[in-house]
Amino acid sequence: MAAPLLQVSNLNAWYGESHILHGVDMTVREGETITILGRNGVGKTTTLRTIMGIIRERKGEIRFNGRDMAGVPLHRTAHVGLGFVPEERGIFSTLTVEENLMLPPVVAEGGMPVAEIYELFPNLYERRGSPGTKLSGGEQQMLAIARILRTGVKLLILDEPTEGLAPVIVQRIGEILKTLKERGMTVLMVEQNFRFASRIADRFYLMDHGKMVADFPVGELPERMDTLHKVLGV
Ligand SMILES: Nc1ncnc2c1ncn2[C@@H]1O[C@H](COP(=O)(O)OP(=O)(O)OP(=O)(O)O)[C@@H](O)[C@H]1O
Repeated sequence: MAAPLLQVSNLNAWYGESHILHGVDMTVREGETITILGRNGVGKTTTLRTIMGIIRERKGEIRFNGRDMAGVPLHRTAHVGLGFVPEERGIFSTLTVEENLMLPPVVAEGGMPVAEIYELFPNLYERRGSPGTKLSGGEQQMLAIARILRTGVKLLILDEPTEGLAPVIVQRIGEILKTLKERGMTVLMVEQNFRFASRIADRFYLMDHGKMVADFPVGELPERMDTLHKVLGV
């Protein structure tokens, strides 16, 4: 089995007085694609934001690539190898596609060269001179993923990558994530689109009330459906 790239142990997190994460345990191994499932408000986004160091009120341990993240300030998380695509995507509307693409600094060798990125995302190549405001939701999501690939990070963290996108775009994003997986990228994502997630994830974490309540490989999905219906209410 591949070595753990990310190991989260007994993670607790707070927004002011609100205690949101209640002891999250999770392991992501090199090369895996992991999906966190759970109802609205159970703490999925908070888990990602705490791993990224955006939420500082936390207890417990986050180890990435063997390193304790406790002492790593927010502005260094990318340099350590963590890349985050937030739900709101963060595309700068006044910059062009290419300027957005080139914005994050390269933090490690092994990032995807721009020519390869444009091969993988031909629509971004076509629109490289367009301002961010002119992009569709799907193009913004692709650009948000693309610019992280350039930086050479080892773990790609995605918050609801398919939210609000048309089925054909969702399918395209699925193909891109599969290609990245074949190239050895490790992916951790939160995703409400269960059908999409079940096509690309190797393993799932099921979250409820601020902690992980189940963890299973994609092959066990059929026998886990009862639990999923109960916890997800679908
Ligand atoms: N900035 C904030 N300040 C205070 N409470 C917050 C903040 N952001 C989220 N919360 C609360 O934290 C809890 C967990 O939210 P979180 O966004 O992590 O859930 P989620 O599982 O990702 O659900 P969703 O899919 O709705 O985003 C919710 O009760 C939410 O209201």
